Parts: sequence; C-alpha cells; structure tokens
Amino acid sequence: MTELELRDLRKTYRARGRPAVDAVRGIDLALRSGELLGLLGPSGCGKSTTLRMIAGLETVTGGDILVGGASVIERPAQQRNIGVAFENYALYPPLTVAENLAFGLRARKRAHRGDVDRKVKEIAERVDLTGILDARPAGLSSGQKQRVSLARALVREPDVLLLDEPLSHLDAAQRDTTRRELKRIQRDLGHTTILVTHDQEEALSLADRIAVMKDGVIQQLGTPYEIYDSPANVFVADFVGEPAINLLPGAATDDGHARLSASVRIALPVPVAAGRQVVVGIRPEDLSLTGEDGLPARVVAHEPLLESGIATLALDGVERPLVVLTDPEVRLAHDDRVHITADPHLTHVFDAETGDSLR
Ligand SMILES: Nc1ncnc2c1ncn2[C@@H]1O[C@H](COP(=O)(O)OP(=O)(O)OP(=O)(O)O)[C@@H](O)[C@H]1O
Repeated sequence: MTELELRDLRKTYRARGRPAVDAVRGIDLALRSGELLGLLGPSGCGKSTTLRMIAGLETVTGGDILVGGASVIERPAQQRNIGVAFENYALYPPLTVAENLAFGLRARKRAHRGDVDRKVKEIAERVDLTGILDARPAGLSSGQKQRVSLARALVREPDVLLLDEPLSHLDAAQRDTTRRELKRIQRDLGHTTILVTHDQEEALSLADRIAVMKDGVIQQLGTPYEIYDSPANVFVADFVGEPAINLLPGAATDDGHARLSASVRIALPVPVAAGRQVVVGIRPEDLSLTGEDGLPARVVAHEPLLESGIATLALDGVERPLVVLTDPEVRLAHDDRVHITADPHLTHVFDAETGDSLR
C-alpha cells in the first residue's frame, strides 16, 4: 500500500473584489501506509480544502502532496488514483447502485465488462450492498447512500482513500453500526485514509492518529489518547472532550498551586513561576465528589443520566461554573453543599496568554 505526505501545503482563495482567504496555512503530515488519520476541527478550519487539494479538485497555492513518494500536484484528479467518499454522496440519480459503482471504473479506463462486474460484485459484498444493487439512489436510506458512496470510492482500488464527514447524515444508531463497518473495511483493505470530521467521537473512535486543525493550521498531531490526555493547548483541550473540559483562569502561587479566587486554590501538575497567569484545565470525569475533604462547592444543577450524572457546581468567588461527572446513583439538589477534589496528575495547566500547555 501507499504512504501519503503533505509538505507545507497551502491554499489561499483569491476572488476579485474580496479579501484573500488563507484557508490552509502550511500543513505537514506524513501518513504511514494503511494508516487512518482523522482530520478534526471546527467548521471553516480548512479540512475540506485540504481534502480537495489531495484529491486534485482544488489547485494548490504552495507546498507539495506526495503519494507513494511521488508528487501528484501536477496530475489532474482522474490520474491520481485517490478515492473520495463525499458528505453529500455525489451519486448519479438516474443510475442504479451497480451502475453508480461501475461508472468510475468504466470512465477511468477501457475495462472489460466482466472485470467491472466482478469488481462491483466483490465490493458490494464487502460493503453489504448486494441486496440493493438494482435500486436507484432516491429509494435508499441515508446509511445505504453513505455505503454506496464509500463503495464507489473503494471499487477503483485507490492508493489513498479520502472520507469527507462519512457519518454526518446518519442517526445515532446507524452511525454506530456504520462506524464499526467502516473501521472493519478500512482495516481489511488496508487503505491509507484521511477522514475529515468535525465530530470528535468519530475521530477518536476511528483514527489511528488525529490532527486537530484550527484556522488552517494543525494544532496537534497524535494518537487519540495523546490528544485527549495531553492536549497541546487550550483550543485542543476545549475542542476534544464531552462534556467539555473545565477551563479556569488563575495565577500561579509560590507553593505549586493556582489561585482561582480569594479562597480557592488548585494544585498544579508541574512547577510554574509564581504570579504567572495560567488557565487550569480539569476534565469533568477527573473531578470527584468527596465527603468533607476537598474544595467546598455549591450545587447549581444536577442532571442524573443513565451511565453518569452531570453536576454544575459553583466554587466560592470563581466566576465560571464547574462541571463534574457524577456516579449514576448520586442525587444532588440545587444549593446542596458538596466537596470536590481534583487529582493533580490529571490536571492540565496552560499559559493564559499563549494558550500553550505548560506540562
Ligand atoms: N471556493 C472558496 N472561495 C473562497 N473561500 C473559500 C472557498 N472554499 C472555502 N473557503 C473558505 O476557506 C476556509 C476553509 O474552508 P473549508 O471548507 O476548507 O473548511 P472546513 O473546515 O472544511 O469547514 P466545513 O466543515 O464547514 O466544510 C473558510 O474560511 C471558507 O469560507
């Protein structure tokens, strides 16, 4: 299989009478053969532009794209052998599922009818489309359309597979099943794959590594665990994790704490110069309710849910409410008094000005 490398890849959109938009501002990425990389970031961060440049659907302003060690930026899309499954499926409505799958193969080279039919059948079995090969796109469910779109990308036996928000139109149940199928198919076939998504759960569960992107720049590249456990900056910490991490501004003290208010101090995981303005990050699941020890807090609200509850607490003199995950059996009422503790090993600390992690 094939490696994919992006070197200082850039895209500036220029339209007459409008300010230039630097959509992608120097991306470096090297995917190992067979790796699934999740490109994760909020709307407008440049994910789709990156994907479109790799596919050859968008020109490149600067940098290079290498597939199997060879630059492809001078090659038109149809000569790159890159399979793309789009968010909007991009299926041809008048054609049946089988014809949609065969279309790309026939268009690309003068393939023998028998070969085309065999490949369509093979991929249809793998992606579980055998029963609907004669149906037309209009009669399919979102999940089926998504699978046809994936199958059409795969049938060409691409060197690189690009998936643009592949689960976005599915309901929760379909998403779980399709996610598992997608992972299995990608593993079985071993394609080097980039999956573009704004959905952190999708990226965390599917990807070998994740690149978190903001404003056209990669903020952090790492395994899902690295991204979650050691976020490089406030943006990554805040973007990944549900419910979101608690981010509390404070000032470092000379005895290894951050002072959040006149009466609230939290132990820091690393030494920080006294007086430095910091942001302390604690994930809701890393806070625990304790008997009489720990920081006193007042319950603002508590949502008991099936697997765990979500408590919103107020700390004395601290403006931002604190979100804590509670055990399923816990019941709290408005204005209850509780105590909480945070494990300093699981606490994050960021510079208040740059947002960079100080760990
Ligand atoms: N054809 C275009 N002309 C001008 N600006 C564009 C064009 N396409 C995208 N942009 C701008 O480039 C930036 C990145 O857009 P892009 O679609 O790549 O982001 P994205 O992360 O994929 O977002 P989304 O998830 O909403 O698709 C945005 O500011 C967007 O408005």
